[in-house]
Amino acid sequence: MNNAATARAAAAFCLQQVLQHERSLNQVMPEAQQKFSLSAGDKAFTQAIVFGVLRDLPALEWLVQQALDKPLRSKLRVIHYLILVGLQQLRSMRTASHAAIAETVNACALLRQKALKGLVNAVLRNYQRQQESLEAQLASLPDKILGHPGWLLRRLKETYPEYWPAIVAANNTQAPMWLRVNIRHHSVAEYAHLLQQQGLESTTQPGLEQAICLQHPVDVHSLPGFSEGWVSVQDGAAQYAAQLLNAQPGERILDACAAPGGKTAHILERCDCQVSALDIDATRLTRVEENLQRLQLHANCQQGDAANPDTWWDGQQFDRILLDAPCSATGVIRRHPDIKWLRRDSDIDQLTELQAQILACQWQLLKPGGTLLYATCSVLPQENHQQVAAFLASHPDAYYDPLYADDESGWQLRPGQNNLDGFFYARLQKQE
Ligand SMILES: C[S@@+](CC[C@H](N)C(=O)[O-])C[C@H]1O[C@@H](n2cnc3c(N)ncnc32)[C@H](O)[C@@H]1O
Repeated sequence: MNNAATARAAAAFCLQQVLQHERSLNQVMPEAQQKFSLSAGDKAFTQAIVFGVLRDLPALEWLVQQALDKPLRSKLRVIHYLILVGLQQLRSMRTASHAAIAETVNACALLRQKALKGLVNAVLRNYQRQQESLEAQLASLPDKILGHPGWLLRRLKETYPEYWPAIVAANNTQAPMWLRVNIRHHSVAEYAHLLQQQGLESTTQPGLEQAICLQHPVDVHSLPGFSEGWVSVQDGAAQYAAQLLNAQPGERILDACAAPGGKTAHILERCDCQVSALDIDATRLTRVEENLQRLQLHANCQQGDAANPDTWWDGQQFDRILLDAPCSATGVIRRHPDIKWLRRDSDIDQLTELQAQILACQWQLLKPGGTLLYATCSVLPQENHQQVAAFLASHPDAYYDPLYADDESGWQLRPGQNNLDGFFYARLQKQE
């Protein structure tokens, strides 16, 4: 099999699965790896193309529209996605254009559409010839070049009149690789030194106790002691969760939406407490177990619905609860650009309702005097500040524990701010 063409064919397959069949890239990438027998290098290249297309989708779609009189019929649709793959390489990747065109054309055969080679070749060469004038036209079409669906752009503009351009830019940029040092093995300074010995430059950030940001992303297996559990990959913003929860030795802790277990493990790295890790999704829960095994940590992993404790709760209240709620994930688009095209405006109301239900239910499981940390990786106020304000208004036994001066209903981190993902935290205390 021709390797260079394989990555292009795999990218077209992934894009069709995400954009036409509305499947998450997390599910689709492993399938593509198997289906096309991708090497590690091909996988990285495929992912780079797919991420690029998802970031710039409206502009790329506009370019296809200029080239084709009518859309490709549904049976040939995979070739539409292959054209996006070709255009993405010509516009934004370092691949030499003759190789980009030749290998994209060759990918038609791998996708069983040999007859469309001529069409793909013609569209890509046509773009190449008219690149300057097409790009000039695109530059005057803001809704095409911002790379976001209209509903999300509207919500961002409403909520962040000052910051929305920075948020959009951060969402369209590759995220840095953040690590969490397992302080049961090394201090952050010791681990940074180990990285330096491997030629890996990194920085730390005040306020983040275990975090290191790598200057350049690397494969996890080239990190010192990864298999031995010395370090994990986790964005710095997500590392505030365990810090703000601040579990104490011996306490009973519930991580109510735990999978894949990044925060469960962080809580356990910080102190010897009894953690129950709950998730509704049994498959995702196995990831928690695998992560804990690598880190040589232990939690009581339970499959169950956080909004229906009758099926899994033993009746003993918890000292602290981390509720990392299911959310729109609009704070982590730079890591998951498929989110922009999979989410719908109408999802937000449904998610807000689900979060309110889980939050009210979890509150019953908290001891008087206990702490509940509500977290999301969303940037939308309905899921964040408004959610917490509504909860406080309807729960007289809850009071708000500020995370900074003047904080009344939560701390919103914006994507890209301090090089971090977008996250939201609010700490609620239950009256004694
Ligand atoms: C934002 S992710 C959690 C990430 C995790 N805390 C970590 O740091 O690795 C949200 C999780 O909530 C789970 N979930 C969704 N609805 C749930 C429910 N009703 N009860 C329990 N878990 C739920 C999802 O399966 C998903 O794993």
